[in-house]
Amino acid sequence: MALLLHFSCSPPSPPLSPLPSLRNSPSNSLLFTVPALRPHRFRSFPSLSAQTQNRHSLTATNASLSAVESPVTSPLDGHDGESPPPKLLLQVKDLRAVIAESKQEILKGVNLVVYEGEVHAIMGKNGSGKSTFSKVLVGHPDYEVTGGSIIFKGENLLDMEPEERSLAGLFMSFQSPVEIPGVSNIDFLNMAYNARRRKLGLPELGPIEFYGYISPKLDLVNMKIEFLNRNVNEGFSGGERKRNEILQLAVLGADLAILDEIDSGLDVDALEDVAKAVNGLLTQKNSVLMITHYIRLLKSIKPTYIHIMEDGRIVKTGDITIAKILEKDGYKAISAA
Ligand SMILES: Nc1ncnc2c1ncn2[C@@H]1O[C@H](COP(=O)(O)OP(=O)(O)OP(=O)(O)O)[C@@H](O)[C@H]1O
Repeated sequence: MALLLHFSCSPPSPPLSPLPSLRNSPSNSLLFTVPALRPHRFRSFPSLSAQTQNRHSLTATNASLSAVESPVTSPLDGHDGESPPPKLLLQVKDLRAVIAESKQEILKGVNLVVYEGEVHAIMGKNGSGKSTFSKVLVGHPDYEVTGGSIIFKGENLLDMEPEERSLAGLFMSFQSPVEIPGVSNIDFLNMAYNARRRKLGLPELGPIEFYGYISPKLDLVNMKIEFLNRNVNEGFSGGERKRNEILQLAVLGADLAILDEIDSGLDVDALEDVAKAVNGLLTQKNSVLMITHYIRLLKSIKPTYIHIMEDGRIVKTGDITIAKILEKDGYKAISAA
């Protein structure tokens, strides 16, 4: 479950320190999730080949683009018939969005279906609209939705404020995680976690209890304990910021984690740590939507589907083969395929 904190208008309650405005944040807001407070059921993903063998036929999802093909994902895809079939988590239909200020259209009819337990990767040339899509999902104020629909867990996401989307289970790790000068990581996470607990009518965790809760999660992302006392992302290296994002995800949990270029700026070891942490958080009940330019991440966090975004639309969907073609021959090969 998730929460959007508007620091400029929602000061934390004592004893947490007052929050100054965010640095590097276009909206003075930071989205993150609060845990669903239920035990995670760890799972391993079925092999990609097994999943792809079971795919339903490809169906055009945008009548105006004859080349556009996207699989109609089914809750029975790859299903063993014994456990209950996965539920539909996110359904995006013909989503259109403009930049709020200029009214320039960026998303021109995005279609996407995500079931519980799936990992979706979105790739695409710079400027194709990947980050915009993820920000529109979480209700970023820089964008206005001008058409289409987003259903998340059976509810109309577009009717929800960013905070509500967050509480409904969306987490977003931004491409450039923001700094929060003057606020320690542990206070920040404690506050976010408690906000969720308050919402659920649960007692808040005090600093000592919260420390006990968060400590094991540091191991998951291979972060030193000192990072808890440092101000959020202040002076963090690019890789440390990315690890910190995943720490937030580990602490707060999510039904759908949107990870925007979580691999950028990571060294080989850090990439493995982050991928391992994300894999460790995946269950049959939650899903990941990740944006990446590189196959190396997809080798570690194995996607159920890879989508290619072009000029504000998903124009192709497939398996890891797409990323391999891309790596070898670039986007021209994908467009022609
Ligand atoms: N707030 C904004 N103001 C002005 N232009 C914007 C804004 N948001 C997005 N754009 C423009 O919309 C287009 C899509 O941007 P977006 O960040 O979604 O692309 P992307 O596919 O994520 O690119 P990259 O791979 O480089 O991260 C770009 O041309 C970008 O300049």
